[in-house]
Amino acid sequence: MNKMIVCGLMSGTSLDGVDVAITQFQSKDNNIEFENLFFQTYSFELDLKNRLQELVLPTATSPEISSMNFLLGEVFAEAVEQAIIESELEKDDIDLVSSHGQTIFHDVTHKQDDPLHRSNTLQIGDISVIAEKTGITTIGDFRTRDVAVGGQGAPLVPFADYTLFRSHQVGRILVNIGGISNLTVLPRECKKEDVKAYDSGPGNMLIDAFVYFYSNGAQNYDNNGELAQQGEVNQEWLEQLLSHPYYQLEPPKSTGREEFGFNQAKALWKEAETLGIVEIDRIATITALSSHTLAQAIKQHTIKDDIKEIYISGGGWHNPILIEGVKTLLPNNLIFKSTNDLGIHSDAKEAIVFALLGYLGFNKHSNNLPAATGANKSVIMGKIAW
Ligand SMILES: Nc1ncnc2c1ncn2[C@@H]1O[C@H](COP(=O)(O)OP(=O)(O)OP(=O)(O)O)[C@@H](O)[C@H]1O
Ligand SMILES: CC(=O)N[C@H]1[C@@H]2OC[C@@H](O2)[C@@H](O)[C@@H]1O[C@H](C)C(=O)O
Repeated sequence: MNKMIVCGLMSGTSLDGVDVAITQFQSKDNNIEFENLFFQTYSFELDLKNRLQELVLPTATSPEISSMNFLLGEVFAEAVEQAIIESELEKDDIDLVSSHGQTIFHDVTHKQDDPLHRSNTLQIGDISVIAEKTGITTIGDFRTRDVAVGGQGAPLVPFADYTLFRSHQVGRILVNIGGISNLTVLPRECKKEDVKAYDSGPGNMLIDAFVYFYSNGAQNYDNNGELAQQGEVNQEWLEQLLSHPYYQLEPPKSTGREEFGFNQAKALWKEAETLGIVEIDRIATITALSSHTLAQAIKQHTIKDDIKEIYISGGGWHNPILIEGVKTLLPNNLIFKSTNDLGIHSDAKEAIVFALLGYLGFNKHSNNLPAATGANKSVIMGKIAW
């Protein structure tokens, strides 16, 4: 594969904006080398964010979603243009834009009682619009191809984790704490089929919503865990929360806004009120839920897969209460760091990953990981707008 500079775009479940990474890839002796040249997050305007919050609810209408598909294409194109200016690169330097898109709906369950239902996933932010506005060939809409071969269409990051970070010396787990937390287990000297990867449960999504309720809409997240720190964890309610059936499911499994989104947060906030739990303790407890479910998932693998190193990425790395909560629940001989120590900035990781998936897809290399998604074969994910 030729050397390419790819502009990766990631807009995750937090609906906070779009991450842009400009990364150079080169493949040498079956290894892929990368150098990240630029990274920036471009926040969505509040009006847009609010509209997106409505569009991820089942009440959204097709005219609204269809229109947003085009508007988001424009927003993503502007982010690319801005990133090129700020990076001091030239447009001609960028060989490809690779966009994840905004997930609006994801339902990979089989509904036996409805013969007209299909597993489905929808990411919007039209790639034709991005290609047209930027003048750069654009690849996107990765998840659908994996779903088309019986996969869950998620998580896709484990393929990149396997490609870039598997080690001959040690077993590693890579964790991303975004809206949802997910982990990739890479046993020492693992082969593709040995990788295990799945969503452990809520990352920041429930915390963000609780902070929103607590502050009457003034705050969207718990900056540096300051609110959680002031509260006390209600152990009884935590135990109750931990009995949610999702945590007992065997992997591969994936989840999202449908199970741990704003509506669930609202119901939980009310439940805590009924139980007489003061507001600040609710934030501490919901933060502990994210820590416990992630630690529980990691602990399933430390001995079985001989794991020695844990690397964290995603916005959750900035919440020390959440992070310390995980750390204290794990054996203390584990190395526990951010992905910065692997040469990939913890905030930039997913955008770099989607740049990589685009690089591979564009060059006709398979880029899904059946062991992670449950797909029945390897495929080349991504559609291209020239
Ligand atoms: N300084 C901070 N203190 C506490 N939390 C933070 C801080 N910065 C970011 N976060 C958390 O990180 C979240 C954003 O994380 P990230 O951008 O990794 O998520 P995402 O990519 O949208 O989600 P996903 O990976 O699930 O699709 C914010 O909503 C917030 O909860
Ligand atoms: C359908 C969808 O957008 N899933 C996301 C979501 O956000 C986190 C988690 O749930 C993960 O499964 C996935 O994203 C990451 C980037 C992935 O595919 O690896």
